[in-house]
Amino acid sequence: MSILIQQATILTMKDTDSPFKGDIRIVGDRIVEIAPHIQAQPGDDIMDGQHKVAMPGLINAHQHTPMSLLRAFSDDLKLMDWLDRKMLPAEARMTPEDIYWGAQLSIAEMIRSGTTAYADMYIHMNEIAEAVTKTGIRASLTRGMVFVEDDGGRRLQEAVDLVQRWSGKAEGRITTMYGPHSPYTCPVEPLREVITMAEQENVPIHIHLAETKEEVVKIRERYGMTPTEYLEEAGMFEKAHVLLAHGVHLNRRDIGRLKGMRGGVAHNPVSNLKLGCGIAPITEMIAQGINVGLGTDGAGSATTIDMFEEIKAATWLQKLDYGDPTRLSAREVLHMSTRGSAGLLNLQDEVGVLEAGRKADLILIDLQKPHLQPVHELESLLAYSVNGADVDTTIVNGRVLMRGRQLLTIDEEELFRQVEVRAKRIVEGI
Ligand SMILES: CSC[C@H]1O[C@@H](n2cnc3c(O)ncnc32)[C@H](O)[C@@H]1O
Ligand SMILES: [Zn+2]
Repeated sequence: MSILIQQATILTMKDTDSPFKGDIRIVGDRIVEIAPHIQAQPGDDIMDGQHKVAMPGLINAHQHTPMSLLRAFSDDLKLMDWLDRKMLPAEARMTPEDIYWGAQLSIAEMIRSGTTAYADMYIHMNEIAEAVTKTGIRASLTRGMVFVEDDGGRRLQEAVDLVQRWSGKAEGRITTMYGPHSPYTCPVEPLREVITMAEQENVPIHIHLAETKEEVVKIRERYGMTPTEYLEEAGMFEKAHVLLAHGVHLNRRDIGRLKGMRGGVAHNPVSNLKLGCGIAPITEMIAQGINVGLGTDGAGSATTIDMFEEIKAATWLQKLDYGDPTRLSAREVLHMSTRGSAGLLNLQDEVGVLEAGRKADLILIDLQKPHLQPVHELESLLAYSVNGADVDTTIVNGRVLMRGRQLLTIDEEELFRQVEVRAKRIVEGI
């Protein structure tokens, strides 16, 4: 299997590269050559890249995919009301099959809008792994663990099972993490146990952190420290690669505690805006050398999971918050959504950059649209004007998942039929 993309405008996302016209050759699951002109070989699947941009696929660093079944079901509530009164009761009704179809719905939306890899934290992870296997996307999967109720042991066992059964599966597209849900749902004993497992098995951790002011107050009342100090005291940053979702309410000293950590922070601006959580100080984190990536959170809060919407929200919020339009430039926010997120998923050596030897995870964006002409600064156009519907082609691991906006691994008619019935049943009466 080989693909030759001809005469695209290529944005590699390497530090030193500017966009240039050229060809990309893919053999198997990897990019083998990028050059101004590459000779076609017999059997090449030729793709016309004229008037298109080729760039690394976007990486959604924080998701709860089956929550697409709860899209636009319950909005305009505070986070804890939304979670406790609406999401948790609905989730309690979800069957493993619901999870499978909900995950596929999110994955279809992600492939359509140019996301090639993502990080998921949810329940019934075997079904999500099956959906990932079938659809062809790349994913880091986490069994979310809440330890405030009974039976934390079962959750922990499911987390271990996920890691053992699925790491490296689906042609290597699936990786796994341990997922203690948040400081407010994980008392110190199970938290330390998970950190020890993560260290011993070299498995990363995915956790929510400091999403709301209420969380900060709760953790101070319980433990006399900030949520970030709580995780640091438990040894998390020193012992594991950690994907921290949100990081909205971090003070200067908290940011200092994250310096030198492996992993970093997944910024989810649309979810934070919609739930009224606040604006994460991501430009201060970046200035301190902390890796920051971009995510959407679940469609239950973000409503859409188009990463191009997140890109716009992320950069505009920093400019607004600091009254400074130089904050979080187009290039910086594109870096966050590709290389930054790749680092959070611990895939920094494999994806996030177009380069010979790397995995072939890339997208083609069609520029022949009124809102994408003329092309002065390509990176500005990508950050501020492109939206998910402009993505023409999505390739993951060298396999074409969408071409000319046709999904090739998902039967959307069947998907929509399944989703309609299941979503109605799940929310009835809640
Ligand atoms: C136990 S699996 C993950 C768990 O997280 C919930 N969730 C979704 N969005 C958020 C958010 O913004 N903050 C905290 N928790 C969230 C989801 O409903 C699942 O129950
Ligand atoms: Zn979340």
